[in-house]
Amino acid sequence: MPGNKYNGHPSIPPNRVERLLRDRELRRFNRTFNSFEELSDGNRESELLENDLRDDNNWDVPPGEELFDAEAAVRALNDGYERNSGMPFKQRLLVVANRLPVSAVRRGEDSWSLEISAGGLVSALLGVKEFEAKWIGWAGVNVPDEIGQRALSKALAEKRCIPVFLDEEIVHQYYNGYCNNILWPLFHYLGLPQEDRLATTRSFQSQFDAYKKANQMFADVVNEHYEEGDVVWCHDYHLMFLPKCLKEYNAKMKVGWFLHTPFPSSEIHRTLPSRSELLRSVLAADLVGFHTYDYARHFVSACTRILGLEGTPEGVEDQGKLTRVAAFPIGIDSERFIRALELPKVQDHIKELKERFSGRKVMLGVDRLDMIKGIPQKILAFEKFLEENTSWHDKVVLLQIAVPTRTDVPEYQKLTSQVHEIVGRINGRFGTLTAVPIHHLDRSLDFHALCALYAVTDVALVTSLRDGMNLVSYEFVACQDSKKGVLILSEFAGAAQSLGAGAILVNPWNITEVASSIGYALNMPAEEREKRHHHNFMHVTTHTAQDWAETFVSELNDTIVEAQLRMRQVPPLLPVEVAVQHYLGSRNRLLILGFNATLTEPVETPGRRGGDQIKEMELKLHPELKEPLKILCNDPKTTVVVVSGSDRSVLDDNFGDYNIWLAAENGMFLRPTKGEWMTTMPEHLNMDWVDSVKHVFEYFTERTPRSHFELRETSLVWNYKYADVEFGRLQARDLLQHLWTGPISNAAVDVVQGSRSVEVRSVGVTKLIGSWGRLFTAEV
Ligand SMILES: O=P(O)(O)OC[C@H]1O[C@H](O[C@H]2O[C@H](CO)[C@@H](O)[C@H](O)[C@H]2O)[C@H](O)[C@@H](O)[C@@H]1O
Ligand SMILES: O=c1ccn([C@@H]2O[C@H](COP(=O)(O)OP(=O)(O)O)[C@@H](O)[C@H]2O)c(=O)[nH]1
Repeated sequence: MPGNKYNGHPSIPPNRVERLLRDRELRRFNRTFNSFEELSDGNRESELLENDLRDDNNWDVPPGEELFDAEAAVRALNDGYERNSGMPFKQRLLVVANRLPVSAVRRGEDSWSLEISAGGLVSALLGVKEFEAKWIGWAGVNVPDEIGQRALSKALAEKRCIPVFLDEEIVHQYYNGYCNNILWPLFHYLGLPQEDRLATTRSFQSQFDAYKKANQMFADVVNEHYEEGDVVWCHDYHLMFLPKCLKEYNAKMKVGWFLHTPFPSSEIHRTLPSRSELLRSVLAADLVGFHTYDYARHFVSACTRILGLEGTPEGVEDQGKLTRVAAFPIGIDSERFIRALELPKVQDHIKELKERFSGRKVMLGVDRLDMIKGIPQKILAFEKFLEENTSWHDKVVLLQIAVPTRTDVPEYQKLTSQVHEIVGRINGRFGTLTAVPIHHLDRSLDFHALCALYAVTDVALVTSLRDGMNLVSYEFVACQDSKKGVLILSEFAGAAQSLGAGAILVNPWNITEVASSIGYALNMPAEEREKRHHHNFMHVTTHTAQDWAETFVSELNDTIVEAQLRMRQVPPLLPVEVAVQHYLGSRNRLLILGFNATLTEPVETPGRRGGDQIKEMELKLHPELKEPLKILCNDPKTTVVVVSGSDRSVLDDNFGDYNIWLAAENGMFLRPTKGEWMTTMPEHLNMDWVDSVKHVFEYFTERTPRSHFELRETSLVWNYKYADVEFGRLQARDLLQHLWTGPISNAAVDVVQGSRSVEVRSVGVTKLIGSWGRLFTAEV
């Protein structure tokens, strides 16, 4: 049937933006189709419409460009939009997160009740409706017995949830320990635990082992439920090991990973003992997503600086395999909040709250009781505001909802007492017999109560010290269309990137600034409030959780397509058996071998800071290759040539004793077996430029730690492969500018920019191997 790409000639738009645009169109159509279907089952019109749409979107493949495994690529692109009949359907999505959207409470041996879990991740994913999603995760409870496990699995299945059963010890080591005591503070710039450092260091390895074990347990459940074509979307810092486990089991699985917290600067990530293992495991995913561009940039930078891999605008490349890295800012289901405000139940709440706080402005904080949320800082800033503005004492109230979280972790227990202590002190100081300035609640609220609270608030106060996104700020904006209150927002929350224009941005560490922002917000004229609110409201209602999930999954599907397209460009691996057969069957053989990185000893992680630069710079023939190379060179039917950019002395040192042809400086010099060096260098090669280029190279070498330059007979090479990659690139750009505008502006030279080097050589000194061809042929 028309439009069914499985049957016809596959056609894929060649570039990503075109493909994603098409994808977007299809998605829109899919939505329209679904709403049609809801109205009238099996509507013929929609089928026709679908065909029209697809016909309009026919990208032609240029002649001769038949795609490598194009069918598979098209299948990947169309996954999620076609049934075999060509009808759109919902793509199966396996969402894997530490926490299920519901927490289980045991009521009897085989009976369970389920309660919705709090937290941004749950809120965001509940807003996702376009996919046939199943959620795999931990139910937040220990279920040691089989009867209980079976009953809970059944109860959860009705909510399309699949449990991973973790025992108490694993939860303690993996969740309380490695996730919440190590990774969480580290990713939020609070560093590795400071107190009792030795004890932490000792338990670190066992916690990391438990972390890996728990991730494997998640993987086992995914593998059990996975069906071909499913998208597996792994979430958060709890599951950094999961992409690797999944890909090892099935390399074809479409795996995405998204981090809900910040990803810190590579300098912070470097302190983590398991830094490399974690990065490599995440890189096994096809697509890696973050809330903001900054977090994505930090991740790529950690991969380049710590692992020595290549960072590109697309992501991270490791030996031809690209892991795409991009920013996908999350949103909320804004309609759900807006609709809730109309409910009589919520209206009643609103009325009650208005009466309760009449005559006072309401300030609101809603946070999990977590050190990253900056609750003490917020309360201290409020205290300072009261101190400095006595006229506001009985005219403003701060409602702080502090949802208990991770209560088994000692740091969180300490925070609870600290906050209680400060609140008590301030209420004692500024309270009266009938009113206190701070209402602090150590519990969560249900959705409707929360909406009412958002709606009556005059100023919302978000003072996170770091926060992946912070959905509370979005939810507040969504509920404020009649009141148009003010949002004071920490510049360290991801949300500051999207709501920064309408909010008052503050540095939560600067108590004075936060206190004066409170005053500014409370006194803000209506016109300014409206303008600011409008800006944020537009953003919150147009960047929803649904869009976030669809964009991520669509990019993940596309990443697979792109990988298929890229495969066309990679030359196929040498079929070793065929090569050996031909080799054995031939009488005259010419073998041309590279030297550096072909015959040299491998160095662990080249380019990495702290890598073994000395060893790598030495350029020594790999000891294990010496014997086989000798045998090859002594075979009368075989001529072996080593071609290198290095100069003659390096090749002499390594191959002096072999019956071998050597080509130094990329063929400028040639030495036949046991013969003397010859050259094709023109007699009057103009080398006047060398000194001035050398000066420039010296200048940049001095200013670029771990860079060096080599002076060869016909060229000069500045090499920064051991330097900081990003700095090296910047320096190279600057260096080229200096060269072009100065010493080489009129010289007869070629400048060759390598991936981590700059070479200047006389014109005509290029790969000279061709000119030696006849000599080799004569030998053979
Ligand atoms: O499951 P818990 O240990 O109780 O913690 C709750 C969740 O906290 C974190 O939420 C983050 O995700 C939000 C949505 O992307 C984001 O807005 C917020 O800034 C983050 O802190 C955590 O990342 C989740 O995994 C937890 O479930
Ligand atoms: O009593 C409460 C307070 C908050 N939340 C929800 O918890 C989430 C908090 O998400 P946020 O991104 O602000 O921070 P996180 O807690 O995930 O770090 C929001 O969706 C709130 O609606 C909740 O369900 N009950």
